[in-house]
Amino acid sequence: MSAETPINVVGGGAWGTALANAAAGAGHPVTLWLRDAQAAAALQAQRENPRYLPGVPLHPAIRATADADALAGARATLVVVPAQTMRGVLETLRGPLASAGPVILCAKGIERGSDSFMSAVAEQVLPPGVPVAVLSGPSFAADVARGLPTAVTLAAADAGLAAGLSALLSGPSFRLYHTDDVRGVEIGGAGKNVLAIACGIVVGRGLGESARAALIARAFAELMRFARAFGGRPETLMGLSGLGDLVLTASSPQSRNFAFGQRLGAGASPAEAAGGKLAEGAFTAAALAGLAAAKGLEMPVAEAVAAIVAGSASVDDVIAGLLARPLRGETD
Ligand SMILES: NC(=O)C1=CN([C@@H]2O[C@H](COP(=O)(O)OP(=O)(O)OC[C@H]3O[C@@H](n4cnc5c(N)ncnc54)[C@H](O)[C@@H]3O)[C@@H](O)[C@H]2O)C=CC1
Ligand SMILES: O=C(CO)COP(=O)(O)O
Repeated sequence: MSAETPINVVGGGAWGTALANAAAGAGHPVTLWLRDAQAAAALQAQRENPRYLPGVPLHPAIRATADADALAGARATLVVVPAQTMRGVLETLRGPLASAGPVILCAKGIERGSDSFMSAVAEQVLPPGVPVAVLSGPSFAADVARGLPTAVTLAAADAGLAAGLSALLSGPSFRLYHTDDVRGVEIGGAGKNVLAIACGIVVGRGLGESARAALIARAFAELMRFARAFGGRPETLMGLSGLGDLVLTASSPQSRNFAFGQRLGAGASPAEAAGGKLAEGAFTAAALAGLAAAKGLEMPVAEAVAAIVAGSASVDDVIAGLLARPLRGETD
């Protein structure tokens, strides 16, 4: 396969555009696929994505298109759409993705209804034999798109594939570490969004920085319990895609999940708090809490977020409930 063989990016939102810039910066021609032909033509002509990444020039090596056939024959395909749309997008593109290299899933979430992780969705939908990988870690699209230093994790069941894809996509300031712990990486990415909403609520309610730090630590303990029960390795959760991303997302109003929580904490309803922006944790909260409950795992923070988002509990009731929980050993 020649250096001229493109990398595909499916999805022209903030993260898709940023990853297209990163892949182009790593020296590859990039085909950036959008579902909407007008949006693809505008991006191709304007060389900027003003809705999702204003002020960031599109790398000259990126070609934006809505032609699904243009995806065939690529070296690898990054799929960068919201988790709840992943199944539909993969179904639509199933034909060209049969010959578009390994499929790298970049969404952070669990599918509602089926309670499936993204790799399980992909394995159900993609043609047999298409390798699946997952990319996740602490990385704001705006930082990556501007070429600021960022490190993320790429996971594939085949360790050689994970190492190869990491080398392929790493660039001067975008570093990919690799692992074969796909489930561990998926749990970190999906779970941190839910827990970051909780941290936003605490800050939005004016409970202070000490409360936020306590919540990050207790939320991380929940995530570790979940990972142990669902086949993720603790050391993966301690890394970039777990603790690294939880700390980033729970500390910055730049995070849509944190900002969503902050608005909930300040008194907005879930619909008002979303404000038209994607907060993946709002969709994943119920699935995360439901999966945990089915195994008898305690995840009080995730349950609290699920209840607030569903409108079945108020912020104040949830906070009172969390503070009234029985004291226990810290590592029990
Ligand atoms: N923005 C960020 O900094 C990061 C985002 N992510 C993850 O990447 C995923 C995507 O997030 P963003 O790009 O930020 O969201 P976004 O809201 O900026 O963009 C979503 C894009 O997906 C497209 N889309 C929605 N439904 C679609 C469908 N059915 N078919 C085709 N395209 C569809 C939208 O048109 C839009 O272009 C999420 O799971 C998010 O958690 C991960 C790391 C960083
Ligand atoms: O995943 C992200 C950073 O790693 C982006 O976070 P938000 O989706 O909360 O903006």
